[in-house]
Amino acid sequence: MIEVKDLSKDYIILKRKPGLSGAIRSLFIREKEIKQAVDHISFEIKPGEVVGYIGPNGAGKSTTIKMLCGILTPSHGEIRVNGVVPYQNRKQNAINIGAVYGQRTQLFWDIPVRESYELLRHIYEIPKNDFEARMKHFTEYLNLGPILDIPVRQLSLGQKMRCELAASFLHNPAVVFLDEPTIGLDVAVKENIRKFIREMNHLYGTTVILTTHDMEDIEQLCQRIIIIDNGSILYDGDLVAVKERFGHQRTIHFEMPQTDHFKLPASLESTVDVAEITESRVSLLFSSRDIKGAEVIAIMMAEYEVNDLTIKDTSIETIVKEIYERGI
Ligand SMILES: Nc1ncnc2c1ncn2[C@@H]1O[C@H](COP(=O)(O)OP(=O)(O)OP(=O)(O)O)[C@@H](O)[C@H]1O
Repeated sequence: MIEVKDLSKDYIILKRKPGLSGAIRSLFIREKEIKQAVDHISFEIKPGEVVGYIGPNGAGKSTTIKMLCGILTPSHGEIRVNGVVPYQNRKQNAINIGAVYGQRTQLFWDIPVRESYELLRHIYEIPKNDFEARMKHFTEYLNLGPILDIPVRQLSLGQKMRCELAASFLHNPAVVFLDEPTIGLDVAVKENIRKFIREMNHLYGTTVILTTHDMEDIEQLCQRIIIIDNGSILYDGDLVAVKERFGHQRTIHFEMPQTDHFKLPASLESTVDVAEITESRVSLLFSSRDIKGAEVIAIMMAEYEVNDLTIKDTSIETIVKEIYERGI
């Protein structure tokens, strides 16, 4: 379904020295810097796969997705999406794919959502019967009924995301790219969205490429993940192996009045690592297989004054760092 071979993308950044003299100078002498956002990556995705494309900020995720969508032309390498070279045949590629990009909307801002869908029906030439059947299904699944007659500009973030998702699947594309589809949403809406994506994949066999920083999205939706860092692929494989390795890792952030003389309590030394110390916070990293979170908290509170604490699952950034340093 998707074939990516030795793909790279370089951005050319024009540099300018600060101040008025810098601005004048840059009119005559253009200093350039090349940023290699994607660096010779290769992967294949089979029809019906749901793949998490993950990595820290600036890793090269959006740049890859934009090349797969035909928005950007690669500097090097080959891409085929459903048999089509995206940047050479944008129109056909647009018919084959659906996409939800975090901030951008494919719906029309000032008209009721229902009318946006009607316009999309004409743009994609969706047969009326198919359109109506899918609209009925999506309305039920995403609970769109109460919001179909409201203009997009008046919708909440969660309502808007549900409408965007329906729009991206409306023409029954072979592949859907979803960029942070659950960011900033409450737990119930997140669940609703994940359920919908699973259902679409199951019913229509839609291939889904998902970029997200939310580990829960990945766990619930993806069998496979591709981790990208600094433009290169760090890991491509089964989610199970990554879960085995990192699923038990926890981070606890302790907010403390002062951290100057912090030293890890002796009883935690064999099981806990200090992930970070700032002026007012100490972050401890451990595996729940080795020690219970409650025990870590009790030991810390017995030795230090703690104002507040939060417990977190391991972030994508930590996973990338660990794989980078120690391998999987
Ligand atoms: N139009 C551009 N011109 C120059 N550099 C760019 C451009 N777009 C992205 N970059 C740079 O390319 C690198 C990869 O960016 P990209 O947006 O693909 O990362 P990302 O993994 O999607 O990050 P995020 O999770 O923050 O969205 C970054 O260093 C970024 O600063």
